[in-house]
Amino acid sequence: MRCACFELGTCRSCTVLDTPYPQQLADKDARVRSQLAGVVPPDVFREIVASNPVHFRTRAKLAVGGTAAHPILGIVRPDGSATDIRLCPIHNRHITDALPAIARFIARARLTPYDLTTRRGELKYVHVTAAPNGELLVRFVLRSTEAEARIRKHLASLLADVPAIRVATLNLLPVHKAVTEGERDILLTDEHLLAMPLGDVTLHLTPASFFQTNTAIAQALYGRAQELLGALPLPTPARIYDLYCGVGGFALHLAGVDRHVTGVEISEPAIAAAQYSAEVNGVADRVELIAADAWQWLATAPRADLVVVNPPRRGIGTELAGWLNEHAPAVLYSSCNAVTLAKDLAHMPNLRAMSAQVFDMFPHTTHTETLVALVRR
Ligand SMILES: C[S@@+](CC[C@H](N)C(=O)[O-])C[C@H]1O[C@@H](n2cnc3c(N)ncnc32)[C@H](O)[C@@H]1O
Repeated sequence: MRCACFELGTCRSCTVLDTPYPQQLADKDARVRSQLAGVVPPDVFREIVASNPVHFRTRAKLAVGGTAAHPILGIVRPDGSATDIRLCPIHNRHITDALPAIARFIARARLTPYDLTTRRGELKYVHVTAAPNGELLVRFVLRSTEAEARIRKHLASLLADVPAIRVATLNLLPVHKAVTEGERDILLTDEHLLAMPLGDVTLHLTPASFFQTNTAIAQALYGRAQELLGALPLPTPARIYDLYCGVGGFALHLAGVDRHVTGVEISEPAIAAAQYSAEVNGVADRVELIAADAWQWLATAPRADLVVVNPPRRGIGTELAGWLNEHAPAVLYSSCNAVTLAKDLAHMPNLRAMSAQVFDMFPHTTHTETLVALVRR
């Protein structure tokens, strides 16, 4: 894949872009196998799942530089210099198509980009998330509500320019900090959820909820988890826990007539979105969703037949790994960090990996997603 910003050295986010994609896949697969050596036998690995190497990225988080009249959308460095990545070839095409209209809206509403050096200005980031059907969720991350009236005044023109926008928010980030969003979103549209149709299951995103950055690969991951159900020693009916469930990706794909799933997630809005999806998908009687810390909830929960864990990069930690080692008949562990995955699996000696597979959620980088299925020895 050719990228002008990479060739000019103005964007290096795709750290291994100069390695041909087939070689990237081979390198990734080999690295994960070596990171998991000792906890996952080499013969249980399946072939790595490749991504489309272009247009795969579901969510763009663009820093805003330049001026209100001529905004730069992309990368802003501490000295204030900026690179526009509007034509970034990894963004979903619906995102790329919407960015010129979003830039015009910034000019029309006079949203002055935040200046990192003088700490003046308002607009810090624009986040755009695309659903597979092209519908969009847009967040304007601003320092304060100073521009709210102007945003509301001109919003109709943005929605007319980009009718695919379903949800728009003003996210407040008052502090000068190296984060890309604040805690509060002020809703600008009637809709507050973006529907994400993934084959037979439709998930819903809130402005702040986590979602995998590569929707096609997320769908492949949930599909593989469904397939693995057939290979696991599950009773009928089966009780499944989906810990760190986010907006319910695994939970909704694994629920079935004889499979009751409890999803546990720390974010209340994500749980509310998952609950809504359970109702829309007609599985609310088979899915229970709980906003809680995964470990605190699990410590007092009854036994389950299968536990799915999909934690943040830090992994599940020794207590939860110890609980799974003692009590879980089967585990599906989906991890975006093979280092913490290896550590956690080392605390689960009573469980044996029967299948492992790397999913290329993050092409052109060294990041990986790995799904491991474990059963009792
Ligand atoms: C890698 S994401 C997985 C989301 C989901 N399984 C999916 O497929 O999209 C990790 C999730 O863990 C949640 N989380 C972080 N700490 C948590 C905790 N202590 N207990 C429960 N959930 C937590 C995050 O809010 C995030 O939604």
